[in-house]
Amino acid sequence: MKNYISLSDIENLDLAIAEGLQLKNNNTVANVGKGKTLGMLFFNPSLRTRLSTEKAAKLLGMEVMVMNADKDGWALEFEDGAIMNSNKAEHIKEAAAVLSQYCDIIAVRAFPGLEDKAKDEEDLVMKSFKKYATVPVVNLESATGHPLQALTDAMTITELQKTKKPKVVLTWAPHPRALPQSVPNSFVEVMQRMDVEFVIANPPGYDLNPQVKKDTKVFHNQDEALKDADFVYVKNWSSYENYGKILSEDSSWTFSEQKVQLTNDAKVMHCLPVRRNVVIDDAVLDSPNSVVIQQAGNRTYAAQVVLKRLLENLEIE
Ligand SMILES: NCCC[C@H](NC(=O)CCC(=O)O)C(=O)O
Ligand SMILES: NC(=O)OP(=O)(O)O
Repeated sequence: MKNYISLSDIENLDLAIAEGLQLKNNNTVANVGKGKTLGMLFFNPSLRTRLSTEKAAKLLGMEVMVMNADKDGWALEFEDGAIMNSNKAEHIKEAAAVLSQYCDIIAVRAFPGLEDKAKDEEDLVMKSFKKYATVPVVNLESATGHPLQALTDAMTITELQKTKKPKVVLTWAPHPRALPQSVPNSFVEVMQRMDVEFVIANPPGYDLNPQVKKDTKVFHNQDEALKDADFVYVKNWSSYENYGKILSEDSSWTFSEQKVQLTNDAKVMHCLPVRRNVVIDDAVLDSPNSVVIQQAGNRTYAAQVVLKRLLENLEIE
């Protein structure tokens, strides 16, 4: 693997899932990262991604440097040919080239602005790092995807599934802020590659990018979609059609105990952080149906799989 920008960078998903679960269960500490440095740049807040990726890197023997790029770094210019006479002090061309001398792998988190659809879809920050860095780049959640989360989610479903082909529902839930489509996009991508019965539930106006959704069935009636579900992934996202807008805060979509009753005693997933009693009720999050803590625990092993593959590829070169 040369970069981990999107889920499509993993060719054999089953193998990656199996490797992640093996790392978890065997507690194997490889030394493939000895003498290598991971640099992580955060343009947005993080708890899990930051700490689980740091832990994964250290388990592989790597050194880790972390920077809150939005607060501590120079404001970066990403536009080619920009006349930099305003507030941006440094161009990505220099920043990425310089970082590539300090780091063997660069990992970046950069959320979408949710104002300009075309601009967000370009995924300019991630693409620019990939273009100008001379070392592998890892996506820690970008404008369009969160592939480390998706690999984690696939691992979590695999380790918990009781049937060969479980039913998985991705359901929208209300939220007071406009959130990215990155997490649902990557979850849809990974479910489309797994042997599961997968459907999406969201209110009208919240259908995801048709290029991501493809032929996945979408229900505008949540209760109908939840029938017989073995896994329910709850997540808010802002509208794609009416880009970045909040069209509904309908609390009848909040994931409640009554909603669990409609399922096949489903395991309830969320990438976290979760707004209690807005997105998912306390009664669900504090019940045995919730697997959100186990899911977050798996982030370390998903990151380990990805970093290990990038390091092994560096060794071959
Ligand atoms: N990395 C996991 C989720 C990150 C982000 N959530 C948030 O920004 C929630 C913040 C809040 O609840 O105010 C998202 O949905 O993409
Ligand atoms: N799930 C996730 O990416 O969490 P953080 O935003 O805390 O990293």
